[in-house]
Amino acid sequence: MPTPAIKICGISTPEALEATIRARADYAGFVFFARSPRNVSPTQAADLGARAQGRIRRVGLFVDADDSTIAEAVDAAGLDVLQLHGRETPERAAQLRSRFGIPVWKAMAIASIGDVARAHAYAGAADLMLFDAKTPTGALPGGMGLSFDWSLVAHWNGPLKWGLAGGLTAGNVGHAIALTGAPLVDTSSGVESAPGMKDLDRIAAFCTAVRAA
Ligand SMILES: O=C(O)c1ccccc1N[C@@H]1O[C@H](COP(=O)(O)O)[C@@H](O)[C@H]1O
Repeated sequence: MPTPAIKICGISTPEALEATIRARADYAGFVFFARSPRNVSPTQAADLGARAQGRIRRVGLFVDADDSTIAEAVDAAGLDVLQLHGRETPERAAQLRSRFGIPVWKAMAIASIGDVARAHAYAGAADLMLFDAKTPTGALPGGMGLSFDWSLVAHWNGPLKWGLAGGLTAGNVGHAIALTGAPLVDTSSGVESAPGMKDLDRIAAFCTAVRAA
């Protein structure tokens, strides 16, 4: 099985970005969501985006954002991918892909097999489905370090590319990959010492664990 692609999300400092590039991750994620402890301003995004250009692909994470918020972030950070982590419909995903001309990843909150089935509606509208844990009502819709029952998406054979997120750490990602065959893994809390505080050693350890899986 090929090594899964790696995304480290919630990058908000140059130090964390450099550690992510050094660890040979494939994607660096920047969060554009005011309620998140990892939220970056357009100014921060511009700085991080310029440092990342040509070295790692830049993913912008949005939660039910309007077009002007996304346009400002795309321009500031030079985003390569849009990650939609709210209640965006297939129509909204397709509209954003057409407007911005870059791949769109849709996160799907999973608690049951019925949630996994909802992913099929995004075929042709999104480029990748990111399965993440469903979080409690009122909590952030992701970035909580919560896992779900990985057997629900094991060797998913759906109509679009996919990735696995939710509570992944250096300690559990090998098992997650072995069980699911995920072609992409994504982590945020699992490489932090506290919410929003990236731990450079944990970033390196996570990437090493993925390659050892
Ligand atoms: O990271 C955040 O603050 C965040 C806020 C709102 C939606 C999603 C968010 N993070 C994404 O959630 C998944 C899982 O994160 P974790 O590893 O469990 O912390 C991942 O894609 C994050 O980028």
